Amino acid sequence: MAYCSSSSTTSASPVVRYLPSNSTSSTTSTFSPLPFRSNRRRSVRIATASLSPVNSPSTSFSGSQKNLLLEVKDLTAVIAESKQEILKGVNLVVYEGEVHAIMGKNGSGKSTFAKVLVGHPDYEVTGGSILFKGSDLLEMEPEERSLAGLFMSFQSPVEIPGVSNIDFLNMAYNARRRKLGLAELGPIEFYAYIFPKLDLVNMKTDFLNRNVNEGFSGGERKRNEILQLAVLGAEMAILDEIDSGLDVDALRDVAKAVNGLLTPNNSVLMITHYLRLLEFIEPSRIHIMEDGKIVKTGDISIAKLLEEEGYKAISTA
Ligand SMILES: Nc1ncnc2c1ncn2[C@@H]1O[C@H](COP(=O)(O)OP(=O)(O)OP(=O)(O)O)[C@@H](O)[C@H]1O
Repeated sequence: MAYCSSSSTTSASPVVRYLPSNSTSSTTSTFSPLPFRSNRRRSVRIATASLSPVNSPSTSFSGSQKNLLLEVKDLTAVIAESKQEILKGVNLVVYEGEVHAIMGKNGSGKSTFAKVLVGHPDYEVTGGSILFKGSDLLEMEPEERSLAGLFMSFQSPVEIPGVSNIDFLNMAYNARRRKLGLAELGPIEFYAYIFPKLDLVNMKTDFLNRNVNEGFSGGERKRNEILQLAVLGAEMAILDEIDSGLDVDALRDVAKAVNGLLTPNNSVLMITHYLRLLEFIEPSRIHIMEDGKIVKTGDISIAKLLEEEGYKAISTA
């Protein structure tokens, strides 16, 4: 087996160079599975992590059976560099067990919204609030958001040269286990854990020893993102155009894998342009984003109308 566990990885490993160097997090784990560095410098409190793959109890804070996972109120955000406003008052509520889809014309702000949720440093939040499992998400560093159970599959997953897929996943998974006070998995235990998940996304074992996304085709990258989700688990998975670049069989595999990961305690927020994904992963709600705001919410009929008549049929402009 050509990989090593996190406990045997030294500070000279390529993975460690990938860590946010300016993190002020109080967590003992500094490993971040996120493909960007945080530019925030303050100490923050950390939400309780709760991840289905490691069988931790789900966090209940509402007292009702269906817990509120995400509540976004009047969220506004600008591009950090130019201060151009992209999000202009987003409102969204997601409960456990729900699948939400966001659709909208190119450039309407969908990916920006997703990236703001995970704390991407390209954007600055200028107003509004985001509660995730009752905690203020905006008070958390990106890696803390991830440890708290937020996962994002990026539209263009990044390559990590010099880091094998299995090392990367082993380290990320162990960081989560440490956060939950669980024992880390060594290489053999981790291999046993990950092996069945390859089947879930129909991926060959060779991909485990290849460097993260290096030389992967578009479809392979997307499958790899879902493998990461299957390994790490999440209470909310944000999937940005997971269907783009997938052939029909790959789309079916990826959708089946996502459906297989859905439980009554987690949720999916997916961004897509196409009805075909929504036919495989059935959404509870579909939202239309226009000029940085959610302007319409409805059921699958919205996506069908879009497919038949285009955005002119539902535009508010
Ligand atoms: N880092 C950035 N620098 C400059 N402009 C940006 C940046 N991020 C977003 N934008 C701009 O903000 C607008 C919204 O972009 P975003 O990627 O959120 O749109 P989208 O709805 O996801 O589009 P698509 O459907 O094409 O993926 C676009 O005009 C985009 O060019």
